[in-house]
Amino acid sequence: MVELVVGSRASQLARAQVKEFLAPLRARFPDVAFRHRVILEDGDLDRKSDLREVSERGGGAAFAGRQAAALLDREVDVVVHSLKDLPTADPDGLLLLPAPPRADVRDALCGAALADLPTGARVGTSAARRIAQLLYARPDLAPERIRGNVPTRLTRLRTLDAVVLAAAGLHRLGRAGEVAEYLPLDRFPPSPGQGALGIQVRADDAGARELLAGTGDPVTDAEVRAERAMLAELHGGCSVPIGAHATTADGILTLHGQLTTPRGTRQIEARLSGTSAEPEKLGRAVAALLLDQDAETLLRAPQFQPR
Ligand SMILES: NCc1[nH]cc(CCC(=O)O)c1CC(=O)O
Repeated sequence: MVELVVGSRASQLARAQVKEFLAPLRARFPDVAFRHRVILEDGDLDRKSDLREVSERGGGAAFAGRQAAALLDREVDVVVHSLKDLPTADPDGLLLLPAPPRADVRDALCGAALADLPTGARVGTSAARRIAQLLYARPDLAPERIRGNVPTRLTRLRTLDAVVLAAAGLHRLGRAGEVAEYLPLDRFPPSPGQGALGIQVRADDAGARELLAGTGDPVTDAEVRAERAMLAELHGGCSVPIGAHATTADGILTLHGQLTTPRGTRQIEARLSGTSAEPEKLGRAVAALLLDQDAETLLRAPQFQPR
């Protein structure tokens, strides 16, 4: 009997993503034994969260490094990540399969809608992009750093006026009912790759690649490749306030890129369409339009430290 061991982090969201990825595969390959193995990351073990903070600034190694090692050591055959948490460059010997169909790409405000938040309202989020976008829209707001997994962040609504979370995570955890407002994509483009799974395998594992060949969605894949190519071109890690959202209509890919200073004082945007056959080219072209608007200066702006 063929066996495929699927790795992921331990969170409820990671488990839900594995289920979502495996459901069609289990139906299609009843003779394959799909097993799930949890791989704890350094960031998961660290309860005081100092490491978590470092890793969020440094591009995610502390959240994906153990998964990569487990793949290379053949403890698992495939890892299911949140694509947006992965650096744009693949580790040596590993590659991403074409992305499966993605979930809702939007950010969601829980607790209250933006227009209903009182002056000076405290809004929880740790993402630099979300803080910058919120302050650009509402300079009066008081962003507060929140950490932990999605359910933990939602508990902060007891003391905060609102929290921002990815709609995809809320939906996957059955918490869509907590959403007060889906933030509009034209003003709040998400993190590159948001809502998509990152399916990582060993580059030389022909068996796994063959078994998983049908799991990608060409539309999602072209969109996230354009978004991530833009991010790579701007040398942005997850600590930089960069939003990117690609959509597809009639085989034409349109990419909206946005860059905001950390305190939300300035914002630049670019939008271009191109063939979905060359998503990276589109991503680089949108990055070039942002760089023409002095993106470099915005990228060098000092970090904002929320409370
Ligand atoms: N960085 C944490 C993270 N990574 C992926 C998701 C949700 C799923 C997704 O955006 O694809 C989240 C939580 C959030 O941003 O609210």
